Amino acid sequence: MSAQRIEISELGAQGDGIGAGPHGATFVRFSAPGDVIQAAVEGTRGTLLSVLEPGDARTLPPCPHFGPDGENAACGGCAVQHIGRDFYTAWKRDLVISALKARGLETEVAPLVEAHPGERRRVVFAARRSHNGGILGFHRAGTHEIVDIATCLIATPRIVSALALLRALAAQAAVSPKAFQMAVLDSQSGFDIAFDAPFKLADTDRLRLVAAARKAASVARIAFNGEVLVEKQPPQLDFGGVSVTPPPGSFVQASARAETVMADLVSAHLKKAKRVADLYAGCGTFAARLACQQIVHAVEGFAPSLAALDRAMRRVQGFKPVSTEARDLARRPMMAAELKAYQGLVFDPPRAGAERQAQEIARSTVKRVAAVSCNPATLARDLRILIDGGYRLMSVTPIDQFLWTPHVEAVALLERPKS
Ligand SMILES: C[S@@+](CC[C@H](N)C(=O)[O-])C[C@H]1O[C@@H](n2cnc3c(N)ncnc32)[C@H](O)[C@@H]1O
Repeated sequence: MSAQRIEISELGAQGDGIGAGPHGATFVRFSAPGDVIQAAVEGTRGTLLSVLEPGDARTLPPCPHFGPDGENAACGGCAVQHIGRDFYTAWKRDLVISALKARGLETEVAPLVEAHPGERRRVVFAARRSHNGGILGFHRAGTHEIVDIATCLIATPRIVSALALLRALAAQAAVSPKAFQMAVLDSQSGFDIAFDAPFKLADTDRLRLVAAARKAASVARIAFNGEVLVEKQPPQLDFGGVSVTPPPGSFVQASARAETVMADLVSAHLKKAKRVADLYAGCGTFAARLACQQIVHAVEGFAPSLAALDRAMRRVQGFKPVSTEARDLARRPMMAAELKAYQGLVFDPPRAGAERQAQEIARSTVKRVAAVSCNPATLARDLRILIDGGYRLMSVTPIDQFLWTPHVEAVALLERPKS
């Protein structure tokens, strides 16, 4: 390892600054474009030693846990708090533009819908036992070490003010030295906490955790490895007037505001369709809202999420029917012939995208399609398939749901021109 002076020229896709080092392009975490830095270099990776001259893109990170000098060492929850707002928003939007370009899609991309501190309602913490209780926080970047946090600027204020309680609950569950995950959803009726651990709870540990949860007024439900231990009241999320109780630990959009932006774009685009298919529907983020005006068929691989949607739709009045179908769309995509029944379609797959499903949509007669994605690379691949199948790309909107991370969502709207 050798100490090198490096001029940082750009910000990479994972949020590392990139500059020319002795072995070519060198990636240095916590460096910013325009910085001149001193870094300990090993191969193509550098560790920031000092910033000799700060670049224009650099700003003061607002969180005390961020960066190589952060309290309790560098928290890995955020990657780019040291990048100023203008540069940051341009970089995030550019992640989408570059992915589209790589597939030959030179389309106009809307300005980034920005995220704000305090918006993340679902946070997955890392936790483990410590000599005096529990440690709760995020992994230090690139390590298994968990940084114990006293605050968090991305989480909702309710989650932040409950950090001591959450740490105490984590300590009750930490019956093995092994690290585990604790997903916390700040639902409208209280915290929905799902432990995902590589160990089991003995009966006595379970009773202790249940007793601690019962005492905590802000806790709605606790589940351990999928088993519900306590449900004082059902956790609830509002999807456009439909109150849904998601299954423990299931997928929900991490920020309510980002979810509303995405759902509004989808609903406006599909509003003229009489029947809509919602593929990769989860608990019905889009389906429930669309059912205000349209007949919806929601298809999803995780059956408990669909059961949650079914239960929620049975409780409301004045909505159009929502049918549900549990189906593995990667193995058994909805075929073009099946899609004949629908004039509108939204698909929102996991990071791997929906290649086979996109091939079927490309052969279908569906008039309007909304593609929602958390991975610009697979979105671009799937859009290419749809465009080659005759669809016209009308707009792409990047949405920042994960502030200060390299993750970006996008909603692409397509139309099949009249032939
Ligand atoms: C990005 S989430 C979107 C969920 C929902 N649209 C929302 O906004 O909350 C992707 C969803 O796809 C589901 N999923 C993952 N793989 C699948 C597959 N092979 N077939 C069907 N659904 C799948 C997951 O369970 C998850 O609910």
